[in-house]
This record gives sequence, structure tokens and C-alpha cells, in this order.
Amino acid sequence: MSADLFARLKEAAHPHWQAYVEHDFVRRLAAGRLPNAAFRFYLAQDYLFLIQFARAQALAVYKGRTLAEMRASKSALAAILDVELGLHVRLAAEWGLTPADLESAPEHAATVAYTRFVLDAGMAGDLLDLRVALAPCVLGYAEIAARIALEVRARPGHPQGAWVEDYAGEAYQAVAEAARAELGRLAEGALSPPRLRQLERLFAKACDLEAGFWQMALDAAAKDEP
Ligand SMILES: Cc1ncc(C[n+]2csc(CCO)c2C)c(N)n1
Repeated sequence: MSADLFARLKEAAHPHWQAYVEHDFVRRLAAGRLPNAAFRFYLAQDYLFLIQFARAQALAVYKGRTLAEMRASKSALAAILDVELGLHVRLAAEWGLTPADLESAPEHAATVAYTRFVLDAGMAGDLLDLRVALAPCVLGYAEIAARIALEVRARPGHPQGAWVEDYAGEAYQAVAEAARAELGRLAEGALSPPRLRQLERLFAKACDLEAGFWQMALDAAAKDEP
């Protein structure tokens, strides 16, 4: 019954999910009309986000009930610390951001709100709570990128083309599929109706905070316009 918890969460939190994955930031990015300043601001905050995401994976290692769960989270932690943060620094450099810029960026309230919400959900709850709080991040980007990839590919030289391809590519789509299956496994036999309601609220809140993250970048760029 809980085999596809993700589908149930999306359905239950439908307006929250839609507001996140079809946010103006995403639409403008897809159309090649995102202001450069908005993407640059996003990249700097996303570097800080990824550091907190690594902490969330470390917490997931601790919250694992089986060695298999602990190992899966350990691999995700290693991937973010050893590979993805480095790729992010390289992408940011292409947008004119130095490692020093990334290190010194003050964490925006929207970044703090989202990342600490996820970490608290995991600390106060179990691995399922943590994975549900992370689902909009891990699965949302896969869905967004797959949806906008065609539009982006139709514009050669699209400014965020490489960024979209990273998430739309086979490798990341497979990671997302595995995360979706893992959600289903964790939920197996664990879903009383009140527990499901609780997870739906958690998921909806994480969607709102993801949408807030996009909005933060649009607002920051609008503020800088002459
Ligand atoms: C605000 C924000 N939300 C989600 C992602 C996407 N993301 C971050 S870590 C990760 C899993 C493995 O890479 C994914 C998909 C992001 N970059 N920034």
C-alpha cells in the first residue's frame, strides 16, 4: 500500500508541490530568461545548502536501523563531500563566483529555514521523517529537470543548459528512482493514518521551503536592479 509513498505525498500536497516545481524561477530558467544575478545568488546559497545537505546525510547514517541503510546514506554523504561540492565550485566559477565568494556568502534566512527544518525533522524523528523532508529536494529536481530538458535543449547555448543536464541525465534520474524506492521501503508497514498525515505535512512544508528558496533568488536579483 505504501509502495509508492512519493506519489501519495505529491497527491496530498498537490498545491505545495506545484508551487515548487512550477515556480517562476523554474519557468524563467527553462525559457532562458532568468536574470544572471538570480542564478548567481542561487548558486552561492546553494553551496551553503549543499553543506547542510551533507550534514543531513550524516544524520541519516546515524538514523539508519540497518547496515544497508547506513551504507546507503554513507555513500550519499561521500558523493556530496567528495564530488558534488567540487562540481558546484566549478559551476559557480563559470558564473564568476570564486571559492572565496562562496565561503563568505552570508546564509540567507530562506536557506537557514529550509536546511534547519530538514535537520530538525530528522533529529526529532526517524529515518523516514528525514527522507520525507529531503524528498522535495532529491526528487523534485529530478522531475523539474526532466520536464524542462526538452525546452532547454531546443535552445543551443542555454545559459543553464549544463546545470539542467546534470539533473536530467541518466545518472541522476537513477539516483532519484532509487530514492523513491527507498521511501517506499521505509514506509512499508509504518503508515497508520495519523503517521501518514504527519508525513504529508512534513512534505508540504519542505515543498514550501523549496519554493521559498527559488523566491529568495528572484527577490535578491530584483533588489539589485538599478
Ligand atoms: C535548494 C536545493 N534543493 C534541491 C537541490 C538538489 N539537490 C541537492 S543535493 C541533491 C542530491 C544529490 O545530489 C539534490 C538533487 C539543490 N541543489 N538545491
